[in-house]
Amino acid sequence: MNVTTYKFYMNGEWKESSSQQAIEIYSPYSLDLIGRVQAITREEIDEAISFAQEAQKNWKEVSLQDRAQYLYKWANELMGMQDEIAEIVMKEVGKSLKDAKSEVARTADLIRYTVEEALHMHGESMKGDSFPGGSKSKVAMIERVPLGVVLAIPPFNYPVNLAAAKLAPALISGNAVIFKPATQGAISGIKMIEALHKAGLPKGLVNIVTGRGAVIGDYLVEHKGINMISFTGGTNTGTQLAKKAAMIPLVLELGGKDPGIVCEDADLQEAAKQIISGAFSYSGQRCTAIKRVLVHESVANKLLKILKEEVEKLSVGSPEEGNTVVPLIDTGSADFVQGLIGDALEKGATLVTGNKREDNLIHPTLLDHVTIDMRVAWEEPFGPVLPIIRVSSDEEAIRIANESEFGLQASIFTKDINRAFAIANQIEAGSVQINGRTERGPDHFPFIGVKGSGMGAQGVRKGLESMTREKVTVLNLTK
Ligand SMILES: NC(=O)c1ccc[n+]([C@@H]2O[C@H](COP(=O)([O-])OP(=O)(O)OC[C@H]3O[C@@H](n4cnc5c(N)ncnc54)[C@H](O)[C@@H]3O)[C@@H](O)[C@H]2O)c1
Repeated sequence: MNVTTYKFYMNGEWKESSSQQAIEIYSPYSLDLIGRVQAITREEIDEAISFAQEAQKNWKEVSLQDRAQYLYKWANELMGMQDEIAEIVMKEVGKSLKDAKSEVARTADLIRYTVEEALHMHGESMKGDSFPGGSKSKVAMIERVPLGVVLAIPPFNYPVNLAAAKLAPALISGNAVIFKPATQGAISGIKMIEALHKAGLPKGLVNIVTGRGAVIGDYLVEHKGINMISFTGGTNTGTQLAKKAAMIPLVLELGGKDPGIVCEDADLQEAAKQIISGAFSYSGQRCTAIKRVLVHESVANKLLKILKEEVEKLSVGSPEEGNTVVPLIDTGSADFVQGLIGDALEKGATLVTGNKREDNLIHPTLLDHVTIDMRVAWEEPFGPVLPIIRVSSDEEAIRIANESEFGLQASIFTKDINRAFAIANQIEAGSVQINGRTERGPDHFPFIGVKGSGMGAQGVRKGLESMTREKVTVLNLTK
């Protein structure tokens, strides 16, 4: 089979690295070599950042309407390449073709919405006399200005959408971008930049730097030419990054251990449906997957029965056949999930269904009677295993929910809206879903991780705000 070695993109051109080295990318499910990407050098990173700095000087002067046109073209080009990109996403990160296609469409929608939001954002003005001793003759004009060069680091699981969620707000608000895709996801990222190249974006504004995060990551993060970092990925990587970054704004969207809290008055059928799709779609490789269920013991058996039936209906196998539960991204991840299951079973959890493995494919696994001494009660599996923890009160559910190092989202299932709010008010998480699964979308809602789940916010408007700063110009009138 002919395997392509993809070039990296710098100053509007596709280039081979002077390192003469490439990183091999293997499909997580067929285990075939599907392509190679350049392992670029530190000198090339320096060059890419200088090109970005140079290009940004002109770009920030371009009118918002003109910037918008490039981004609209990008969204159109992406849709023109939808099938081609989706095919790569499927092969590279093992997502079903249907989900990969909808990721591309969702990305085009996100780019357009981001542009429209930016077009309708306005600054403000203030008069001095509202502060004691101030005067009407002082008028402050407050506008948002770009930060400079944004370093965009997305994770593997939504290689197109989570990259564009950084690139689009950065570009429309006048920044340049250094885009470091996840290694597994780099070809998808390159394809996405091909669409941007076709849209005619001025050269130098977006440069894609490929290489192992562990090798070039620190160099990028500590680079003096970077003015802001938008990172989505694991809590360990994000925490290390935050320690290394210089005094620049950071947005970190990290891991989660989202609980699904099921009260005894919940519609169990509906709750089970939401929990199953929340926990197992794309094999649980979603930051907002439901990663533990905290169920009132009086309805636990009933819920378990429905969950078991639903889990056993899930389709399992290759993403090429459109299955829901697919092989995990790599062997290390599958070993990790297997380790969490093994630890729970050793400590007395009950296996309801699952715990079968073929290479990177782990069958959907439901564990009952999970207790707080088990690793799976606290650690993020990023795989298809769902622990059920039985609780005796709302207070106990809240306590276990909050004892987690994470605080991304939580779901509460109950028919009593007052009770839902009483629980939601005490949950330490960025968002709480009442009677629905935990999820990132719709993309214009603010998306926030607290505690180990992150810092700062995404979501269309929040993304734009995070990539700009306020600048105040004060007019001192003489009359
Ligand atoms: N909260 C969110 O919005 C969100 C969304 C999706 C995924 N995630 C989280 O992402 C994780 C899974 O993704 P992953 O396995 O790609 O995460 P990861 O932390 O392994 O990698 C994320 C990115 O960081 C890069 N990287 C690695 N080392 C680096 C370093 N030293 N410096 C700079 N960059 C470095 C990687 O190449 C990749 O691009 C899960 O924990 C998941 O919860 C969070």
